[in-house]
Amino acid sequence: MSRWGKLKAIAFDLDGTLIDSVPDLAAATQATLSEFELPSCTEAQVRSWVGNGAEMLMRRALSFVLDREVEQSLLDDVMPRFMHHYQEHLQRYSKLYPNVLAVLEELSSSGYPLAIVTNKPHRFTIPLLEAFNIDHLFSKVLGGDSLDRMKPDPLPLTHLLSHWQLESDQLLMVGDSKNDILAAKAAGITSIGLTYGYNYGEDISLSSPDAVCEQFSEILTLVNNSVKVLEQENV
Ligand SMILES: O=C(O)COP(=O)(O)O
Ligand SMILES: [Mg+2]
Repeated sequence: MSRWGKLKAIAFDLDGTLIDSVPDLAAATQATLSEFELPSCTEAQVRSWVGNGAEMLMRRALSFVLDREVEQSLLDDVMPRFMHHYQEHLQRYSKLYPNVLAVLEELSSSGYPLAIVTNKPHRFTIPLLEAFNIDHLFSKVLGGDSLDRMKPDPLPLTHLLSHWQLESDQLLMVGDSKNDILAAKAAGITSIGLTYGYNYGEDISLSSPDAVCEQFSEILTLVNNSVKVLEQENV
């Protein structure tokens, strides 16, 4: 049986995979820099800094505008203000990518348990899922601060495997960043890399996921074909 035929559950990354969240992350970053009377940054720069959670985003922003390594004490002062501004801007400009709702609904009604595995702090993840009315489709939601380590560490994915009592080849990770693919490989699970997300401006195929998709709806073709293969094998 191909690795696609063994899948029983699917984990999704959030930023750059389900939701184009950079416009609001950029607004919050710019509002924070302005409050500390620092030079600003562009949305395109923020797009290339997303991927390792909120604190790393602000660390990269501060390091760029100050042109030096950032001391932890400055970051500790700035982070509460970033968290405040992002809370205000969570969903002002962010959008679901095309076909996300329909594809998630179809996968869920086909019986796949679905999870979110994001590096975004958990306190922002749930309200964002609720705001786009997709929260009910996920039976498990892991934020970047839900466990001791975030992607690219495999911990959130190995946690899911034991939570759902699955073998590693039964879980699929869908994401836009090399962190998603590295975590999937380290956990021994199948991965799909999406080309339209953030990934620090790098081509996701350089991380060698098991498949690369240009659009979210292509996931359905891969997973559905595996269902057909299974049905044929059972005849
Ligand atoms: O918050 C981030 O930096 C990235 O979040 P993601 O893991 O959902 O892409
Ligand atoms: Mg992402």
